[in-house]
Order: sequence, then C-alpha cells, then structure tokens
Amino acid sequence: MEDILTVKELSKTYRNGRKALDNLNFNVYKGEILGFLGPNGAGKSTTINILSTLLKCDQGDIQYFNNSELTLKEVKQKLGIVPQELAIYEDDTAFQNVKFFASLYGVNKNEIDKKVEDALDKVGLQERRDDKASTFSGGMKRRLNIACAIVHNPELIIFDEPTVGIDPQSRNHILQSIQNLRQEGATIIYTTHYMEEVQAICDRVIIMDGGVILLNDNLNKILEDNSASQYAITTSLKISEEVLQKVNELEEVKSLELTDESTVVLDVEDNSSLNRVLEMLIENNVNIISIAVHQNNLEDVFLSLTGKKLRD
Ligand SMILES: Nc1ncnc2c1ncn2[C@@H]1O[C@H](COP(=O)(O)OP(=O)(O)OP(=O)(O)O)[C@@H](O)[C@H]1O
Repeated sequence: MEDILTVKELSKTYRNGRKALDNLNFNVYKGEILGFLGPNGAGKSTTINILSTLLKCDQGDIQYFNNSELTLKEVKQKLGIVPQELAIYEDDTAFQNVKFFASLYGVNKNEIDKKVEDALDKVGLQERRDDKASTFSGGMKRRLNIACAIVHNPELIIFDEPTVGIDPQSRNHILQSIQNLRQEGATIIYTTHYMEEVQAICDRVIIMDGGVILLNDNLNKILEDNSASQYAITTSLKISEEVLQKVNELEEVKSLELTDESTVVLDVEDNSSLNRVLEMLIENNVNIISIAVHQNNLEDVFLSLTGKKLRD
C-alpha cells in the first residue's frame, strides 16, 4: 500500500500550556477512507489543522504524497480541505462561489468552467448552479462548501465533521459523494461524531483521546476482534441461586448478571463456551425460552477504550 501521508512523532502544545497532541504516529494509504474519531477535546481538529498546513506543530514530521521534494505550494494544490465552518459567499451564486475557489487554487483558465460544473455535479447542485447561496438550505450550503474544496481535483481530501446538524437527504448525498470521490481515486480523511457514518463508509479507523492514538486498525478487524460474546438467556421460571452459582463457577463464564428474575446476562470466553452453559442449565432442568446475542458495534469499542460516549 502506498503512503499518501506519513506522520511521525507529531506533538503540539498550545500557548496556554495545553498539550493537544502527544507523539502521534500514523500513515494514510492511497485510496482509503480513514475515519478519525475522538470525544470533544481529543485533538482531532488540531491534527486536521496541522495536516491541512493551517497550523504548525512543535515537533514531528509529515511527509506528503510519498515525496519529500514537494514545496508547500505543491502540497496545498494536492490537498482539499472541507472545514467545519462554511466558507462561502451568500450573495454569490453556487457557480460563482466554486469558480472563486478554482481561481484561488490556480485552476487553468481554459478548464475552469468545466471543473466548476464537474464539482457542482459531484455534490448534486448542478441544477441550482445559478441560484444564490443565500437561498440554499443548511445541507445544500455544506454541499457547496465541499464543491469549493474539490474543484481542483485534490488527491487527498480532509473532511472536518461535514454532516453536523444537516437534513438526512443532504447527509446521504454527502456520504455518497465521498464514496464517489474515493472511487475516482481520491484518498479521504473523515472526522465525525457519528459512529454509524464511520461504519458505513470508512475502511480504517483511528480513535484518539487526550492527544494520543488509542486504536488504529481496519474497521472490519476492529468489529471482528470485538465481536459478540455476551448473551441474555431467558428462562420460564426464576433460576435458583444454586444453579446460578454452578454456572458462575464454570471457567468459560467471565461474568454473570441477573437482570430480572428470569433473565441472566452472561459474558463468555467465546461463542463455543455458550454450549457448556446451556448444557449446565439443561442438566439442572432449567427451561430456556430464548437466547439473545448482544452485537458489539463501534460505539461499544469506543466506550470501552475512552470510557466516554462519542456524543455527550
Ligand atoms: N487555540 C487553542 N488554544 C489553546 N488550547 C486549544 C486551542 N485549540 C484547542 N485547544 C485545546 O487542545 C485540546 C485538543 O483540542 P481539539 O480542538 O484539537 O480537539 P477535538 O478533538 O477537535 O475536539 P472537538 O470534537 O470538540 O472539536 C483541547 O484540550 C482544547 O481545549
């Protein structure tokens, strides 16, 4: 896998003495969608701002596009940054807004109109190209913000929470546009507070808190490694103390909790351990009505790593 970013020993302390990043090391691979997750104050924006060349780090090294010879200007031309705040002119049309950014990025004059059309098309705003931004919904403004950031066909696009507080239609549009951009060859870094978005579009996830990386792995691997081993067993009658004691003493059982008179929730070593528990219950004439699996998701992994919910 080719590195599009190689980040080594990145640290940042703000002037007030707040250490926002503490020795971050990670790579971004060409063609992937990398999800960046962390609770409030984790250091996501600081990282993104440094990667976007908007903020200086105190220590560390970032190599862009596998090429140490690139000038800052060349790096900026290959980067697309979609900030949290809208950076559009309300009194200008969608077309004028995107064209302004295209000229800022130095897009060739002969190509400029075509590139602006393409960018508007990618975010589904082609039909509204001649309407002023002030007439757009919040979601459409966000999509226009994205068109402005991608008009120069950047190789790496950094999204900083692009779906906060917008309608579901625009949200789906944005997620689809991101997948299309990747399909066309772009690499994506995506920060969000929405776990389900990460599960829907990301290949890999970095979870950070307190300025350090807690987890950096392939999304499917994270979910597999944390797959369900918790079961709720409901019985027709109250399970006796004596039987509960016997189940609890099985070495396959990590923990056991009676959630109501006839439901016991078990944490077991692995899925096959459940068989031993069931045998034990049946041997003791317990009548089982149902067995439910608790399926872990990214939210559970996040909670167990950081002790925090992603959205407060
Ligand atoms: N300009 C600044 N001056 C001083 N401290 C700052 C500044 N910006 C951020 N910080 C501090 O640095 C730490 C990391 O903040 P950062 O904004 O990077 O977190 P975040 O993960 O993006 O949080 P959020 O999800 O709330 O945007 C926090 O403790 C924050 O208070």
